[in-house]
Amino acid sequence: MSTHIEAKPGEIAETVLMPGDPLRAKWIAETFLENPVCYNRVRGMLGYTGTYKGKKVSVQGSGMGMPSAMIYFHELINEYGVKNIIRVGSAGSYQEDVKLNDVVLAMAASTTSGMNNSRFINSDYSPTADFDLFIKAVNYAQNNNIPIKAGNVLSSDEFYNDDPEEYKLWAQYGVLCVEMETAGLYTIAAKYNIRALTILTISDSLVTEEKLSAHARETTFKDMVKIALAAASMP
Ligand SMILES: O=P(O)(O)O[C@H]1O[C@H](CO)[C@@H](O)[C@H]1O
Ligand SMILES: O=c1cc[nH]c(=O)[nH]1
Repeated sequence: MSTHIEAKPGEIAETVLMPGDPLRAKWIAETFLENPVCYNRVRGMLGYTGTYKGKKVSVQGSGMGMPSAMIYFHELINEYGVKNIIRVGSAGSYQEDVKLNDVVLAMAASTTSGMNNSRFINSDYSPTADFDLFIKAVNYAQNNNIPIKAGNVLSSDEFYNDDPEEYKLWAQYGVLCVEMETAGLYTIAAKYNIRALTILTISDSLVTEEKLSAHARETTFKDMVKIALAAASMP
């Protein structure tokens, strides 16, 4: 048992899918895993372990934003021996051709967070995806005709921004979409030498101002989950 997770040793798999939303974790476990068992209810941040095609896999909510998610990443890695984390999140599109429900693989994560400023003084660290997980995800998507986009994403500290035009600068430099955890995930994964990948589904568009319902964010991102489970279970 760690401070924020009540699982016993051995109850969490080496590979964990991580949505921010704990109810998306419940939906993923109950929809895609065989024999899912809930191992965490502390703070309502649900976590489950089951099997997928015979392989033990866990799904754990991380909460919203880096301060919350980093707690779960840290405890999973350091107290439960987790080796692969695949974030399965929602995101807001910054580009006209990145549309609602599109799947985006985060090759790298820019950030507005000061998280790394105290680690890399006067320098900028570039948090990047694990190449092996990334290739597995791309191969599965291509072999199963699931359209994907891949590139730089922004991990922001704010969901609501004072300036609705601010995204245009990031967009001009090719950033595909915004979410709130990946820069932290890729950084801590590098620090502890584990593998990490973020797969996102577009739930909002900063360009068109369209958005999906809360219910859709919880229970409809099937392509993203299939890609994540394929990457998780490939040898
Ligand atoms: O859908 P999740 O995984 O929570 O991800 C995105 O959604 C939340 C904001 O609504 C933030 O956590 C952001 O990163
Ligand atoms: O616009 C969005 C949508 C999801 N997550 C974000 O951080 N921003």
